[in-house]
Amino acid sequence: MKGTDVTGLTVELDDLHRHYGDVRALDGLTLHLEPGELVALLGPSGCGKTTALRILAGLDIATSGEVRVGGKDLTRVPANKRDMGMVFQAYSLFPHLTVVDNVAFGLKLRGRGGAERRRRAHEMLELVGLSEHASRYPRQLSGGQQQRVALARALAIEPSVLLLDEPLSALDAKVRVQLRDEIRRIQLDVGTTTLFVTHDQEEALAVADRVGVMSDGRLEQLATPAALYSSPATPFVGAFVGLSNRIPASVSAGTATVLGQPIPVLPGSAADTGVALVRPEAVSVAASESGAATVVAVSFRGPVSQVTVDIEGTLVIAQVASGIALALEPGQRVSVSVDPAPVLVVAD
Ligand SMILES: Nc1ncnc2c1ncn2[C@@H]1O[C@H](COP(=O)(O)OP(=O)(O)OP(=O)(O)O)[C@@H](O)[C@H]1O
Repeated sequence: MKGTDVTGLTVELDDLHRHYGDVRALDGLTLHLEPGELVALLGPSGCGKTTALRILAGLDIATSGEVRVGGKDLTRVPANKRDMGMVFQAYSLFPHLTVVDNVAFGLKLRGRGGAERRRRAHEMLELVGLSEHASRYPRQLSGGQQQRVALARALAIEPSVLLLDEPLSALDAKVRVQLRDEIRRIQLDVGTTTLFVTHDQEEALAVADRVGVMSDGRLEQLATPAALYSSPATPFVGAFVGLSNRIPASVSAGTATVLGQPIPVLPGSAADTGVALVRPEAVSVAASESGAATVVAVSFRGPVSQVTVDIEGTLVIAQVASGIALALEPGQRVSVSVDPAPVLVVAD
């Protein structure tokens, strides 16, 4: 079922600053979302993600900078005139209203008639798979179901933008993954431009068209999950997204020498020596009497396992097929090689 006929609008945050006394919560944040796009804003605690979302929502006002949606300047437009749907971490449903009345609430505020409200609310409940729970109260639902109601309520008003602030944080791991995938399915279905704030990288990479990584109130990189992972633009992104080994490297003419192997470097790399950020899955190990490395530990992780090796004092983690990993033992000599995919080399 198609939830609405909304065609997504562009969202533009331009050079946003937000100062709280000496704290620069936002320090020149520029972020543009394409129509219908889901962008996840990812970053460590305190980097300014929530501040950015609140300013887009109109719940906070930027010290300077501009907010535009569909090309229209909303910088000074109050929150209740911005037409945005929001879902927060805490289930913010009205406890004394049934599920269907919760979903219809925003439509009532907008003066829609009873029949239209009911039709639309039931449509939204169908979209999130909760039709059969329409007459329950929030306390009679699980946490995951309550967040689905919150999502249905946010979408019922056909918002121009959907804002999700850590909507899955309060849920247990399994429900998180289910609801994450469901949010994405529904977002693709309704086509609403969406900003999804999270501190969970796996969540951001799994759900978004593009991920914006923030640090200290600024955007470090905005890229597709695959590009972010394979081509981090800054040392911060390289270290923050995914697990990376730090292997000493020397750089010359765009090529790094890592464990004796030539590997192309990504733009933004250090010019001479530093450490290469190498993904565990780019490292291979093979049993070899004459190998330069020693196995330190083997850790079973399902179909692929982790092997930690010591190469002349540097500990390196390799992610390898469990069939290979489980044949290795601590103390065993191994040879190590690195996949020649480009790496970022950062200052040590
Ligand atoms: N109302 C406020 N008054 C003073 N400082 C604030 C206020 N709101 C946010 N800050 C500060 O601004 C910075 C950014 O906060 P923000 O909540 O946007 O970060 P965040 O990335 O969402 O973090 P988290 O993941 O922990 O929620 C932090 O240093 C925070 O302490």
